Amino acid sequence: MAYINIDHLTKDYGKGRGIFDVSLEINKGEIYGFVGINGAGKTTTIRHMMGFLKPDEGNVLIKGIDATKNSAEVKRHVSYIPGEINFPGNSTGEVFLKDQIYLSGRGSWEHAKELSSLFQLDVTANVHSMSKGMKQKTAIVSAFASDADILIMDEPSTGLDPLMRDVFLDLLKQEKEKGKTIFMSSHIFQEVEEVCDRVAVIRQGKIIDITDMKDIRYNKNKTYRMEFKSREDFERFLSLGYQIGQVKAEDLQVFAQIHDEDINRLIQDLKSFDLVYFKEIKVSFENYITEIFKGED
Ligand SMILES: Nc1ncnc2c1ncn2[C@@H]1O[C@H](COP(=O)(O)OP(=O)(O)OP(=O)(O)O)[C@@H](O)[C@H]1O
Repeated sequence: MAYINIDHLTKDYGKGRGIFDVSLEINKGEIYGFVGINGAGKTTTIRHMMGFLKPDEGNVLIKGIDATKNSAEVKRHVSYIPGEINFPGNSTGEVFLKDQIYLSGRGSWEHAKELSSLFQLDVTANVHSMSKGMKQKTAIVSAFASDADILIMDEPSTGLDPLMRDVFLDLLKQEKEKGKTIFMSSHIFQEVEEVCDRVAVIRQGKIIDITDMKDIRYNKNKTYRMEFKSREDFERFLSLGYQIGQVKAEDLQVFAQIHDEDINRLIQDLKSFDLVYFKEIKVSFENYITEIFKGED
């Protein structure tokens, strides 16, 4: 059985808003990305995972525990970063972090201090006077310091600058190495591509795609772009029978789709051509998602 099991989850807010028949299985040790545009249903799904919302239909099991019926029990295993951070009380970051460690019964202040210095977070500041980025860092430090088995995070890198985002992504990779299970929503495709093992795409409350990132990272069907010096070479190449994606005849350019098994043949053939350039076109997760959305329109 999966570590986290979202089974036919539905919350209907009317007028087509909400989430509908959402089913996902997240395995232990995975970093699982959850992607969708604004209003797609990410936060609604995540709130059900934390037991904050009661579904109209379906359920969420976290390590076999029903998230709605046993929300308190689920929280013993999960650290959570909400999409909108509102700290209770009027304390410093340090007091807040110590309280969270005490309340969760997990983790240590030593670890929280290490993480704070990693994120260059001033924990002496009052949580209410913190900037958006500082609040986000405090929530991240709190979630990671409490050393839970499972991390559920709603757009956790929001408000972080690019340098801090890299620090955060490195931390995610380290946590995965330790065997943690991570579920995170995001609308930043590059970060999803960098860290996630699998990604689910939600649109208008429905799951429209689940991708194993290995299929994108190690795709054996590659696209190569090349430009020929002469029209004669350009036309001779087109007659060789390769699978051609796109052709820009006026620029003497060809996009050929070549399986890894055929790369030697291609290189042999190209020896008899005069090329301006030859390069591989990388397929990014962003391109992949764009194609999926096009298909849904
Ligand atoms: N309490 C509510 N009452 C009515 N509609 C709601 C409620 N909460 C969410 N919705 C609607 O459900 C849909 C999904 O919202 P949700 O907040 O889950 O999307 P999201 O993917 O997290 O968006 P964002 O990226 O903007 O945070 C939206 O159309 C939203 O307006």
